[in-house]
Amino acid sequence: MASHWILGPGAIGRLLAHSLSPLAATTLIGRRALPERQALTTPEGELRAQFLNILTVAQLASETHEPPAFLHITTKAMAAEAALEGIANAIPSSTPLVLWQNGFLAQPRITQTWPGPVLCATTTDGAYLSGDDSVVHAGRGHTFVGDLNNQHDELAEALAQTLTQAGLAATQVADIRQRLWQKLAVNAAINPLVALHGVRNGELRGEAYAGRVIAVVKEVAAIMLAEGITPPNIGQGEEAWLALVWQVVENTANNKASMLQDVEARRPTERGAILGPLIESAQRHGLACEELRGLDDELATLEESFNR
Ligand SMILES: NC(=O)C1=CN([C@@H]2O[C@H](COP(=O)(O)OP(=O)(O)OC[C@H]3O[C@@H](n4cnc5c(N)ncnc54)[C@H](OP(=O)(O)O)[C@@H]3O)[C@@H](O)[C@H]2O)C=CC1
Ligand SMILES: CC(C)(CO)C(=O)C(=O)O
Repeated sequence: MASHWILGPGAIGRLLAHSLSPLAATTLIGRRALPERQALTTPEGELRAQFLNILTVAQLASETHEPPAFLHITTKAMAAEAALEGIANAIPSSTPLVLWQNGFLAQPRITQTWPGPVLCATTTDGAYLSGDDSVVHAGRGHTFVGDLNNQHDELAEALAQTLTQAGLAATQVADIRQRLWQKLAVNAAINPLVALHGVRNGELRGEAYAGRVIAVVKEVAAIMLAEGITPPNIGQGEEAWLALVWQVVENTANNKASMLQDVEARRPTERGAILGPLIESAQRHGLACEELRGLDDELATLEESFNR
């Protein structure tokens, strides 16, 4: 079975390591040492512990290791390029990468610069860290895998089969760009507002926020049209995007969105990967983006205050 390196031992990285380790040689790589005995709480509440093979970036640089069949990058979007650069000397530049980031920042940049195949994975599985030695798999979802130029369908299919065998249901797709932008659209309508106001997703339905959700979706829908991205469900245009956003708000009403978790932990958010591509696209197509820019500015100001 093909070997896997996972760069970024956070929630998704550890979920992957726990899932792949019983099937294949798997190494989890981080900036700092972590306990090798790691626990996973399943969505059904079962606690499973196993010894994972964990290395630091420094250890990787100082020893010789057989290169992996896949290098998964599971950092936040804004850290992906630097993380890859940090270990690039340890692997051949033909190594297939798998990018797990939300948004659309790391994917086009790394696809353009990395000589080997670059797969993108977008997942609705949910996970969060509960300590240096534990992760919670909060909810089962589905993962779609593909590459932006549709040149590596077989590789994506092989990976999707491995992930599925490992218990993370996955499918190879030929429209990964569509799927990444669809998720980005939903994230842009929900994450910045809940992060700025410190509320759970469901509160967006209330009078205080619903108008702003609608205004954001209006801008997002026009950008999606210009980018050739259609809503995933039946219907077209602004109404379909709005219906999708309200559906996700409903389904995740009790969630603390990832961006709110970052703000509460005073960490940089993924605003650059979510709002950034939308604002850049609006500018390129001469479209309105005052709402999106306003959210981005507010988040930037909030993030600056973390350093004071
Ligand atoms: N969690 C989830 O449920 C989901 C997450 N995603 C996406 O997956 C991506 C990862 O999210 P998540 O796992 O939650 O994030 P986390 O913040 O939990 O994990 C990110 C990890 O990357 C590590 N890291 C940062 N820089 C480097 C580096 N240079 N070298 C090695 N490791 C590094 C961090 O380590 P350190 O401790 O040193 O900072 C941290 O362990 C994000 O883009 C997110 O949007 C998508 C769907 C669901
Ligand atoms: C869909 C949503 C907003 C669910 O919380 C999400 O993906 C996130 O938190 O990043």
